[in-house]
Amino acid sequence: MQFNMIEKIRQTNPLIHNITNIVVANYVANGLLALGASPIMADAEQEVAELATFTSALVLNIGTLDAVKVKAMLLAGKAANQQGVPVILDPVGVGATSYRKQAVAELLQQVKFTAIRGNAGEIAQLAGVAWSAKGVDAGEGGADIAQIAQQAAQRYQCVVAVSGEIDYISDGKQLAKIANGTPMFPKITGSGCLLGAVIGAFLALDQQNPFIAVTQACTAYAVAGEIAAQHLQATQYGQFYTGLLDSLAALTDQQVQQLAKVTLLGGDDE
Ligand SMILES: Nc1ncnc2c1ncn2[C@@H]1O[C@H](COP(=O)(O)OP(=O)(O)O)[C@@H](O)[C@H]1O
Ligand SMILES: Cc1ncsc1CCOP(=O)(O)O
Ligand SMILES: [Mg+2]
Repeated sequence: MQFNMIEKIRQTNPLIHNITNIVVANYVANGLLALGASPIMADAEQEVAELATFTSALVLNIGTLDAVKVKAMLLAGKAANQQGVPVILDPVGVGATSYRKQAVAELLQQVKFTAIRGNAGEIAQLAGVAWSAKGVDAGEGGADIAQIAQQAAQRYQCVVAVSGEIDYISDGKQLAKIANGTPMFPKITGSGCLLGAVIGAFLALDQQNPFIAVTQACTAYAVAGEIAAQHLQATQYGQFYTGLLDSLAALTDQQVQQLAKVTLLGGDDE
């Protein structure tokens, strides 16, 4: 795979609209800036549809959802669909409560998503596979994560990224396995949410081949984390939190090309 999208993101500086949670909003905005994209965080139902007329991607993250936010997400998502703006869903902690399940079901029914990004617990819930998630964290499960990604992609007709020690990306047919990353990632809050926004920035650049765009986004992000953790001790979570931003800002396509551990399976040529 040829990695060439980071330079393009820096050249075009796509504007990414995020309706996200109160825990991570600032970190996600800083992460998008570091990557070379431009964030706007906006939740008001009075403005979210208008934003779709000039933004390049929309990221809906249900981490701290409420009725007002879900209404804004539905308005924003439908407007983005009308304008041809790619929409990404981050179903944070979807298995934790019936309210989250119901809200995500409504979003999936009314909005066409280009990609869904979640950890194994979240995507297993969407795929209807048994898994023991722990709040917003992945938790434990015995099911085959590649299969979960594939099933969810087929069910929702979009690209699905399951993040974790290994990331699995599927469009229902093709499958990518990414073995990059660092165990520091789950030690800071917001690293999954920022990945959802980074996927938004990559999809803003390439809607023609969303499977490739999402695979490149997940690889670049995991490599950035790997570089950030290189000289850290295992407990330096705070350094990793800021170091990940520095690493995203300095990341090059050449670095990703050199360090990528991606396996592609399936598709037409197999
Ligand atoms: N044990 C791990 N080893 C290496 N990378 C990991 C590990 N766990 C998560 N990651 C990476 O962390 C990033 C965020 O994913 P994740 O922690 O799964 O999200 P979430 O915060 O939603 O649970 C991804 O790039 C993923 O590849
Ligand atoms: C802790 C927490 N609680 C509700 S949203 C949230 C942030 C989750 O962030 P991430 O999934 O990126 O770790
Ligand atoms: Mg996390």
